[in-house]
Amino acid sequence: MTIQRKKITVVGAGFTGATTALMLAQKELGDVVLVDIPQLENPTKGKALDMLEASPVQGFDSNIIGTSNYEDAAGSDIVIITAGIARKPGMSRDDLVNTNAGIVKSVCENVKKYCPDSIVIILSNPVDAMTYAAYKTLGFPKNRVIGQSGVLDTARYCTFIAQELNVSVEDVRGFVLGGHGDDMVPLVRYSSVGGIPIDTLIPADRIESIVQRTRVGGGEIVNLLGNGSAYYAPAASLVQMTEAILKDKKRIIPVIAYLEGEYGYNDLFLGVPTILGGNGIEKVFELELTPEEKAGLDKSADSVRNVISVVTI
Ligand SMILES: NC(=O)C1=CN([C@@H]2O[C@H](COP(=O)(O)OP(=O)(O)OC[C@H]3O[C@@H](n4cnc5c(N)ncnc54)[C@H](O)[C@@H]3O)[C@@H](O)[C@H]2O)C=CC1
Ligand SMILES: O=C([O-])CC(=O)C(=O)O
Repeated sequence: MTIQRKKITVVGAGFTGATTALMLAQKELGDVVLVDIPQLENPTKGKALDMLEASPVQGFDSNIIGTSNYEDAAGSDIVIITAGIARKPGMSRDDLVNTNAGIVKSVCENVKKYCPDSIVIILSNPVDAMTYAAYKTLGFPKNRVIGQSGVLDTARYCTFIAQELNVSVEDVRGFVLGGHGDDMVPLVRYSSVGGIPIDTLIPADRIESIVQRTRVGGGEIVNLLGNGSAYYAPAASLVQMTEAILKDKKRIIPVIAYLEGEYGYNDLFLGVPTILGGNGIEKVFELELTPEEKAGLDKSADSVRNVISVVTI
């Protein structure tokens, strides 16, 4: 019997892609192929080699290569798509739609050709619509096309709750539903610290400000950075999703999933709680929502539909 290492391709070797590649290798989740455009082939090779040269110091045995040739990605188990432009202060994620739809579709043509059995995770923004574009281009089953937003949005929400209470982030639980935009829906009713509901620990006005800060959490980083968007927490989120799949952990994680009737939505990608395991999205949980929560989710779904409507498939 030959045991083979897993192969993970990261498309886009910019801030999020390069950070993800390094974190994946540090966790020895598999060998990593970092892909960018031909004009950036040498810098991409350089980043990969630089990361590899950290391996003796940090003691990891994952290989990392940089390339612009999709043949190097052939047979990947997981493909993570971070290719595209990032927003700058004053822009919304939706302003990226036209440029990034073209990029994501062209990347997916290659993924379909060279990695037909892969599970694909999309990060490029506006991510709900880009996941939809990827799904339509790839033609893969819905369990193998997954967008990243909920892990990151939930991580921000949990960070702010832990800061508010001055407790360990490890004991904070919660999640965020809906699209990856300013009308996402952090679910206070399903949030707890060490099993204690947060609305018994934090005054309502403070919870409301945590919810609002979460909704615009991406923009807060964009404004601070000045010339790009977040990448450490987004990369950590992609790594958690990849680990859940490659180790078949069956974690309950909010991700952007294709909905066919769940929550009353059809032919739409939206952030919902799922089981993430070896087959990708193995189940979508349909939670009971209050009328107010459902109205928030409907608003978020409408925003995603509006963005999808401008994408030509
Ligand atoms: N869904 C989420 O939670 C998050 C999404 N993002 C999104 O991720 C995307 C990437 O962000 P960054 O890495 O910060 O941007 P970046 O500009 O640092 O890197 C993007 C990379 O994509 C490459 N690229 C462009 N076209 C390509 C193609 N056709 N094939 C291969 N590579 C290509 C660029 O050359 C560049 O190296 C942005 O759209 C950003 O908005 C970022 C953070 C969180
Ligand atoms: O805000 C952005 O443009 C990048 C992103 O999606 C995030 O950090 O949540």
